[in-house]
Order: sequence, then C-alpha cells, then structure tokens
Amino acid sequence: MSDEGRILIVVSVDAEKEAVQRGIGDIKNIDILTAGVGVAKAAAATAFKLAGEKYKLVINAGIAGGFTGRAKIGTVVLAEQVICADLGAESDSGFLTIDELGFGSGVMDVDRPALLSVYKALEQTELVVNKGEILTLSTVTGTKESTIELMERYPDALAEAMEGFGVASACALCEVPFMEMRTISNAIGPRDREAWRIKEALLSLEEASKIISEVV
Ligand SMILES: O=C(O)c1cccc(C(=O)CC[C@H]2O[C@@H](n3cnc4c(=O)[nH]cnc43)[C@H](O)[C@@H]2O)c1
Repeated sequence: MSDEGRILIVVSVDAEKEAVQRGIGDIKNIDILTAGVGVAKAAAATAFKLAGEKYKLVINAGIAGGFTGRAKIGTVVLAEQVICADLGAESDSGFLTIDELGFGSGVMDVDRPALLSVYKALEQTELVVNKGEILTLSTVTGTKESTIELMERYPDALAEAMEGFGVASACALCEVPFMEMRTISNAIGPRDREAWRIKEALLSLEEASKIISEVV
C-alpha cells in the first residue's frame, strides 16, 4: 500500500478502542471509530464516516469467538472473506443463504494486498495468526446445536463476530479497501461468559495493532 492516505480502524466498544490505541501509539494517519455492537451500527457509523473523510483502508478490528479446533483463545484471525451467516431464510431443508434466495450476496471479499501484508508482518511476531473466513452474526452463538450447525455450514470459518459484514458493506458502497482483524476471546459454544478471556484477547489486539502503521 502507498504511504499516502489515512487508515480507519472500526471497533465496537471502548475497551477495544483503548487496546488498539495503545498498540498504534501516537500515529497521525490512523483514526479509530467506536461504532457500537452489531452489524447495523457498524455499517451506519462506517458509512457516515466515509461520507465525510477519505481513507485508503478500513480495518474492522476487535475481539471474537473462535471455533474449537480452528482458532484458539489469544490468537489473531484475519478474514479472507466475511460472511453474514444469519442473513437468509430457514427452511425444512436447512438454512437458505441470501445468495440462494437471489437477493444479493452475504459474502464480502477483503483487500488481498492489505490482508497479506498484515499477515506476513504478524507471522514475524510472537502472536499466532491464521487467515480464513470470519462470520458476522447478530446473535452470539450460545448452544451446542447452533455451534455444530454453523461449523457444518461453514467448514472453513475460523471465528465469529458481530460487525464485519456491516463495515465491509459500507466500504464496498464507498469503494474503500476493507479488511477484518480479530483476536479470540472465547470458544464458540454453549454460553459461559466466565470463560471469556477478554483481557488476553485485548492484549493480543494491542500487540497486533502495533504492526498496522508499519505495513499498510
Ligand atoms: O466486558 C468487557 O470488558 C468487554 C471488553 C471488550 C469487549 C467486550 C465485548 O463484549 C465486545 C463485544 C464484541 O465482541 C465480539 N465477540 C466476541 N466474542 C464473540 C462471539 O463469540 N460471538 C460473536 N461476537 C463476539 C463482537 O463482535 C462484539 O461486538 C466486552
């Protein structure tokens, strides 16, 4: 990526903003936007920001749930694709995606050069980094049944969060390159808030954010 232009990092909550801020330090060409939780707030806040300012890249960053056996707590996941996994219709023969219904697509691509440059830089750190699909869901998965259903429907998905597809949609509309970077705070499965390792995930987010200004 060029040296010119600003980068926008979109997070959901203040704790994520503070972690990213600690990581990037006092860098002038990076803005952090706290958009709120969920796909609608993420899309609206990102689109509003992009309507008023020019950015060379938008990164949706934050914590996420990881699928067991695919993404461990404390590790970093970079999206190769972002999939809105609950956008569609239920049917007797299973979930029908918005693509299958013929109303557009629930799958968004990321900016490949930005993804690869962040991935290569993170590989040089102590952090464990993986790239793959990240699901966007409006409801945090919290039962064994829905976890199995999602893992079967998306065998290549590593993680789930609640905003990526919204940020990606705003970026597509405004023709700004997009990527998603998440650190894993919890295993996706039966709800157990006590088992969430938010501190560990925020520390990884801080570490991972250090490389952003160097590589993009
Ligand atoms: O309670 C806290 O101290 C705290 C600090 C930082 C962040 C949080 C959040 O709850 C952030 C919500 C945010 O996290 C994503 N997330 C994390 N795990 C999952 C998951 O298993 N499934 C879906 N989303 C997840 C999500 O993007 C939310 O916006 C709390």
